Amino acid sequence: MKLMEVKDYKEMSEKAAKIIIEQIKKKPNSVLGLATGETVLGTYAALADDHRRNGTSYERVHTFNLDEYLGLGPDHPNSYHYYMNRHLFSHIDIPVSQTYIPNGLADDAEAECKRYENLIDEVGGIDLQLLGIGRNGHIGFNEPGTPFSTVTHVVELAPSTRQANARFFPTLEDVPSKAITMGIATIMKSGHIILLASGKTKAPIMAQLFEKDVTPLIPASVLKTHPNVTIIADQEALSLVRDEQRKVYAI
Ligand SMILES: N[C@@H]1[C@@H](O)[C@H](O)[C@@H](COP(=O)(O)O)O[C@@H]1O
Repeated sequence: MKLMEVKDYKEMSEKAAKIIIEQIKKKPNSVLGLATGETVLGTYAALADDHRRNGTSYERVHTFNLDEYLGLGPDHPNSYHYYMNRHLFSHIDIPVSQTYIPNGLADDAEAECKRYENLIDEVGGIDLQLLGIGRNGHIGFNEPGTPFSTVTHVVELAPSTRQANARFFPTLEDVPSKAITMGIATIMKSGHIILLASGKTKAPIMAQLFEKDVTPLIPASVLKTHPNVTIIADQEALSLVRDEQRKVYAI
C-alpha cells in the first residue's frame, strides 16, 4: 500500500485521473473497475475534460462498476447506472455495450451475481480498480464483517451506510436496503487498486485503516495485503493519521 498525500479534493481528482489516463494509453483495451459516490465525481469530471481536450479514447476499454442498489433500474435517478451515464459514460466515447454494472432489477439476484463475476473473469480481470471508502471502512458495499473470500454477492446495507447515502435520496426511507456488490475477493483480483479519500468525514476511518491490523471489521484493511495499491488522500482525510504512519506508506 502506497500513500500519495495531496492538498485537496481537486488535486486528488487530478492525480487519480492521470493514473487512469496513463493506464489507457499504456493498454488501450484496459478493463477499469469503477466506483460511485461523491469522492470519485471530480475524477470523472477530469476524465471527461481530458477526453474533450486531448481525445483520449475509451473505444476499446471495458468497465465494471463495483455495485448497484437492488430494486433500482437504469432510469432511476438514484441508481448507479444513472449516475455513471450522467457523470462519465455520456461524456466519453466508450461503447455502452462495454460498460457493465450489476442489474438491480434482476429477477434472480443470486444468478445475476454469478453472471457478473463470470463476466469479469471472461474479459481477463480488472486492470485498474477505483475505490472510495465508506465511513465504516466499506469498499464497494462490503460492510464490516464481510469475509475476505466473498465474490459478487447480495448485501443487506448497514444502517450507517443507508444514513450516509441518504443525502442522495429524497428521504432515508427511499434508500434501498439491499445491493449487489463485487466481493472483497473480486476487488482483490484487480491488478492495481486506487483508493481515494477526501474530507473530514473520512478522517476517523483513515486513521483506523493506517493504525489497525488487517481485519474484516475494517473491510478496506484487506488492501494492505494487495501488492499494488495506491491511496490518494487529501490533508483533511489524513488529519487524524499520525506522522509516523504516513511516513511508512508515503510514496
Ligand atoms: N457503495 C459506495 C461506495 O462504492 C463508495 O466508495 C462509498 C463512499 O461514498 P462517498 O464517496 O460518497 O463518500 O460509499 C458508497 O456506499
